Amino acid sequence: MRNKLVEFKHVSFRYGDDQPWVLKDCSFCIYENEWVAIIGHNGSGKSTIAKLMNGLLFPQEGEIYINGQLVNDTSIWNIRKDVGMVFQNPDNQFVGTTVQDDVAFGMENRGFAREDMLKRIEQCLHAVGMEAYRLTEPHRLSGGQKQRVAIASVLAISPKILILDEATSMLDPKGRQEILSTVADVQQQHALSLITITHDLNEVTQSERVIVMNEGEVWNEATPRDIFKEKTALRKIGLDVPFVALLTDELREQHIQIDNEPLNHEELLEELWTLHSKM
Ligand SMILES: Nc1ncnc2c1ncn2[C@@H]1O[C@H](COP(=O)(O)OP(=O)(O)OP(=O)(O)O)[C@@H](O)[C@H]1O
Repeated sequence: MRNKLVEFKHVSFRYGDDQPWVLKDCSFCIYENEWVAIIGHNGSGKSTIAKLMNGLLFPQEGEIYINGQLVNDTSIWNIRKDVGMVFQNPDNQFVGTTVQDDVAFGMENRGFAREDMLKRIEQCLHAVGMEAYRLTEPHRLSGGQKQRVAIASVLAISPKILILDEATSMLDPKGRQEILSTVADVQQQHALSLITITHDLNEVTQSERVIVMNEGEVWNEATPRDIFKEKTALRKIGLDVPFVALLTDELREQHIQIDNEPLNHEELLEELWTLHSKM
């Protein structure tokens, strides 16, 4: 049985006593070393969930446990060692004048020894393929490179959970895929739980499990393959479905009997190839 790293128990949250509830009775778990995508229409409460996970916000009702510790005023400093976050806009995340200063910043705040810091800077920049840029000024980097450095800065403090909140949304498709591949490698190497909050369907299909939010409630949680079977229901709650899933349905309407649910072009081609070889 895998360790629960994140546990939401009947969590409800609103931004003020006179404000509407943004999260309503949400319960879910995220386990060690898994990649979970959180999706949902705009305003469904995804970023609020991320902020609750590292104690930037506290719920009015229910409880949140991170690595077994209840998130509250007294535990947040411990919690923040376990939860690293990377946001949408890389420009808002830089504090150092060089890439290596930036990676060092979080460690300096946590009192890491200098020797250890130098080793970690090297390891983390290497993990995201940015070791050649350690003396570069962050503003000279491309959007994708900035996000890599932001990920390295978070990795340097050895989190158990890495949250990417729309962290690839400002990048072009190639930049997005590069970051995702980097993050998937890093997740395996560091045995992290990875939580990606995203509108990008390609990103969702690469995760192991998906939590779908709708109007502040957990609407469903399942593998991407099972989630994207529910095409009509997903569209009803304002979510897109991958092109390959739609194409598969179109082909079925043309009496091409595809048995499985392909998630990407390669899988669809494989299905078609199998059908062709049976003819
Ligand atoms: N600081 C705030 N004060 C008041 N209301 C807020 C605040 N931040 C978010 N909200 C509201 O809470 C709701 C949920 O917002 P949240 O950012 O969690 O949604 P989201 O699913 O991440 O949306 P998006 O996909 O657009 O980023 C929205 O109605 C939003 O307007």
